[in-house]
Amino acid sequence: MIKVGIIGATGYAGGELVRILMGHKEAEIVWYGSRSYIDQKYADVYRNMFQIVDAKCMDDNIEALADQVDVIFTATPQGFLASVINENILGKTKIVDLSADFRIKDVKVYEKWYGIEHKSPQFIEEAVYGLCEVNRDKVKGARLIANPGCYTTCSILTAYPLAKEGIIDMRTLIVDAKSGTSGAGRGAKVPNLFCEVNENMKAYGVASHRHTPEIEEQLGYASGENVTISFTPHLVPMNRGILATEYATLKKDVTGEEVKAIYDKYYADEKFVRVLGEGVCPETKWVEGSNYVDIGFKLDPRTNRIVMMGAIDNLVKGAAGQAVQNMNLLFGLPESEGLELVPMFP
Ligand SMILES: NC(=O)C1=CN([C@@H]2O[C@H](COP(=O)(O)OP(=O)(O)OC[C@H]3O[C@@H](n4cnc5c(N)ncnc54)[C@H](OP(=O)(O)O)[C@@H]3O)[C@@H](O)[C@H]2O)C=CC1
Ligand SMILES: CC(=O)N[C@@H](CCC(=O)OP(=O)(O)O)C(=O)O
Repeated sequence: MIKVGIIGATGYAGGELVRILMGHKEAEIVWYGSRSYIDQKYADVYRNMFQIVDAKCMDDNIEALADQVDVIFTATPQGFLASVINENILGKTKIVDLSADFRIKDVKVYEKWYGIEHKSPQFIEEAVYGLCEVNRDKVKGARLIANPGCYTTCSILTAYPLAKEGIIDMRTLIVDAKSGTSGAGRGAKVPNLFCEVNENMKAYGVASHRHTPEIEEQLGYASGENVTISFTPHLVPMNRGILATEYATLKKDVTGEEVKAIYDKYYADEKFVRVLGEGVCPETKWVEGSNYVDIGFKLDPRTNRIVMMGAIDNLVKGAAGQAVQNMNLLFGLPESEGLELVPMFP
């Protein structure tokens, strides 16, 4: 059994990790880390875990945790892991970090977009960006995984094959994305109150959202070019789900069959990526509660553009599901262990 500790188990991403790991045959959670609920029963924080989890919440002492577990998930705010990580901890246990602390290779870019000083830049280089479908081999040998962001997982996987094959002009890429409110976490914030979100839709972080450089960096590796995108996130009145609609000018004349063949070249063998036919639009409902990414596209000859669309569950493929997928790779387990989650509907 893999012994697992979760720091931030009481947040939405941490709670989803607990839910998924309850169905994992090879993993056992031994530490439910919290900041606000220490010594309280975990099932009193999340009553869906009543009679399922008997443990009490622990603190966020990562040094003590590292002595007891094989892997630590940090589902904590930006800056937490960077402020506590050290060589001693990494010598004892693997870490899958759900925050952005080790996702961006250029520390100056991280500090500019996140507005905080990076406390452990010495570990950025070795951290592996845990987008499993792209970096599977690197993940297997890593000590520290930077689990990708939710908007970024969806946005990158949706455009990746076409960026890699040079089909789209990367200077023209626009990513328009919508997220359910769980993406903002469980902490009380006025913009996320029911009356602010219900029956409402709003853009935020326009031309300034912190996921912009993460998407640019990864699609830059794929295309071999410096990529600058327009990225606009929106908050929509749903609990879960991200839909990314992406627009780019085509560099070549291609047919729908050719585009589909390109997607299939990269994803036909990928269990968690479902490529829909041309003109079939993915919906967040069809992936809810699952680790799937659904991808569709439509050519628009009138504008010489392609519209690419991707849908994920932000808490699963966008966070906890992908984190477990990374854990499975780290420990040589079948990649889908614990992740055979059938989307729920309606
Ligand atoms: N929500 C989502 O869809 C996604 C989230 N993520 C990332 O996962 C991480 C957690 O996000 P999310 O679950 O949404 O956030 P939440 O606000 O729901 O949860 C935050 C968690 O971190 C703990 N925590 C808060 N402050 C500290 C601190 N200073 N030191 C230690 N622990 C602390 C909280 O403990 P307590 O509750 O006990 O106070 C809680 O368990 C973030 O980095 C986020 O960006 C990534 C992808 C998607
Ligand atoms: C709706 C909402 O507020 N979403 C969050 C992104 C989700 C998230 O937690 O970001 P990471 O994936 O980088 O960890 C935001 O816009 O900051």
